[in-house]
This record gives sequence, C-alpha cells and structure tokens, in this order.
Amino acid sequence: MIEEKVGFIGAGSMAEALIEGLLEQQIIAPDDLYISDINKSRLDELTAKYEINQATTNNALVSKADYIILAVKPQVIGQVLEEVGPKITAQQTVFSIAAGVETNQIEANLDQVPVVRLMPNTAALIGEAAIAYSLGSYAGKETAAVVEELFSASGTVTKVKENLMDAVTGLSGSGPAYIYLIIEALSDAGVNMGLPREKSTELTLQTIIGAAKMVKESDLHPGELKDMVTSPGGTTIKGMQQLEESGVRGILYNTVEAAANKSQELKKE
Ligand SMILES: NC(=O)C1=CN([C@@H]2O[C@H](COP(=O)(O)OP(=O)(O)OC[C@H]3O[C@@H](n4cnc5c(N)ncnc54)[C@H](OP(=O)(O)O)[C@@H]3O)[C@@H](O)[C@H]2O)C=CC1
Ligand SMILES: O=C(O)[C@@H]1CCC=N1
Repeated sequence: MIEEKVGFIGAGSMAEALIEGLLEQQIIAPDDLYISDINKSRLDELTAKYEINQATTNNALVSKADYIILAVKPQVIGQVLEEVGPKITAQQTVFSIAAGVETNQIEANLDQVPVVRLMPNTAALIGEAAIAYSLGSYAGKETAAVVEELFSASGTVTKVKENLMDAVTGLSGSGPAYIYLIIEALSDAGVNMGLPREKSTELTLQTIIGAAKMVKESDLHPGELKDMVTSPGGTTIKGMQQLEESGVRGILYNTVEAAANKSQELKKE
C-alpha cells in the first residue's frame, strides 16, 4: 500500500471506478483517500459507500492530498484550476483524467507542478481498464513510477506522446460504450432468432471474451483467427458478407475519429 494521500476533485462515475480499483486492489487505505464535489448528495453517497474522507471544499482537499486527481468534466477544469491552482505546490502531483484538456493548459495555472494527463476507462472498477498517460513538462521518471504504482492494478498502463491522447480517448476511453452497444445488439439478435434472453446474453458475452482472449493469447492476427472460423461455403462467411456490406469497418473508423475529434474540441469549450 502507498503511504501518500490521494484526492479526487469530482466524484462522478470515472472517479468512482478509479476509487473502487484503488481500494479493491489494496493500493491505498480508505483513510488515505479524499474526495470533493459540488454535489453534496453524491459526495455523501461515495464517502459512505467506500468509507473514505470527504473534503468540504476543493481547496480543503488540496491541503490534504499528495496526489490530486482532477475528475471533473473538461468544461469545468478551467474554473477548478483557477480555484485550487494557487494552493498546489511542486511537492504535489496533479493528474487530470479530463478528455481533451492538455497538460500545458493545466500547467498554466500551476507553479512548476508535475502534471500527468491520464485516460482510463470505467473497467478500472474491476481492474481491467485500458489506461494511457502522458507527462507534463515538470514530470519525469519518478512521476511515471507513481502512475504505475497507482494505476497498474486497475488495468494495463501505457505511456504515449501527448498528441495521441485524443486518439486514445476516442478508442479506449470511450470504447467500453461501443462494446456495450455491440453486446446488447448481439444479444438482441440472438433473441430475434428465438434464443431466450439469458442464454443469448450468456453466449454473446463468452463469445466476446473468448475472441478477445484468442487475439491476446494466440499471437495470431485477427484476420487469421477469423479465417479459422469461416468454413468454406458455410455460415460464418455469409454473416461476414453482411457485416462487410453494412460497412462496419468504416463505421468503426468514423466512430473513433468522431470521438477523438470531439476530444480535440473539448479543450476549447
Ligand atoms: N466516464 C468515463 O468513462 C470517463 C471519463 N473521463 C473523464 O473523467 C471526467 C469525469 O467524467 P465523469 O465521471 O463521466 O463525469 P461526472 O459528471 O459523472 O462527474 C463529474 C463530477 O464533478 C462534479 N463537479 C462539477 N463541478 C465541480 C467543481 N467545481 N468542483 C468539484 N466537483 C465538481 C459533478 O457534479 P455535477 O454533476 O453536479 O456537475 C460530478 O459529480 C471527465 O473530464 C471525463 O472526460 C475519462 C475517461 C473515461
Ligand atoms: O464521454 C466522455 O466524454 C468521457 C471521456 C472518455 C469516456 N467518457
């Protein structure tokens, strides 16, 4: 367990996923975790649920935490930084999980403080997040080690150049939602063909988990694995024809591009 104190400004769904990951994996003791939020009922809910500390103001949290995680919406990051920036010292580290917000925008409100831009996803709740990060101008190897220490139990952690963070956001930050839609649609499709809902969802889930594990563990290209499923003149290739005719590849390109572009735009909002 780490000795440092961690504070979340913003107690929304992503903060909760990270908090649950940190506690579940025993990275930090509940007594060393602080949260603040303008929504008092949400704050009460999370502090009661996880038995963590509630800070009455964002600045009260800053006075307690070694690592400060900005988990508010991108649109309010500027106002939060104006409020807390003057109180943060170079002995602390600021993490921002806000989509689109660049480290230099954050550094502009701070005095030579190490800053980490982090893009997790909600699977942190179960230790299965895809997490990417980039470092600001005052963050070096020591800060990178802190990122690993804090978040590697919440999923995979990978460092990328900051100019790739919008792409990461469009792919893996938003990605769980795309997959949930696919799971729901496949389950519906099974029901449409007569399967009971429970069976259809169970079969859908295991198919997705199995296929993902095959790609991860077999070292084979997804195309080769697809070829192994498609018997000549069989059922799979007929299904594939439908997928290709629907333009599913282009739809996925466009989906990630649209989300990444939105991430780019958020920095200006
Ligand atoms: N959800 C996700 O899957 C992911 C989200 N992110 C990023 O995480 C951040 C949070 O997203 P998410 O958890 O979905 O959003 P939420 O809206 O669920 O959480 C944000 C919380 O911050 C509160 N808040 C607003 N203003 C302030 C303030 N001035 N001081 C303190 N708290 C405040 C909000 O209260 P109120 O609701 O009353 O405004 C809300 O409870 C965003 O920047 C997003 O880009 C990154 C990766 C994945
Ligand atoms: O939808 C959003 O803006 C956030 C960022 C990535 C996932 N959720």
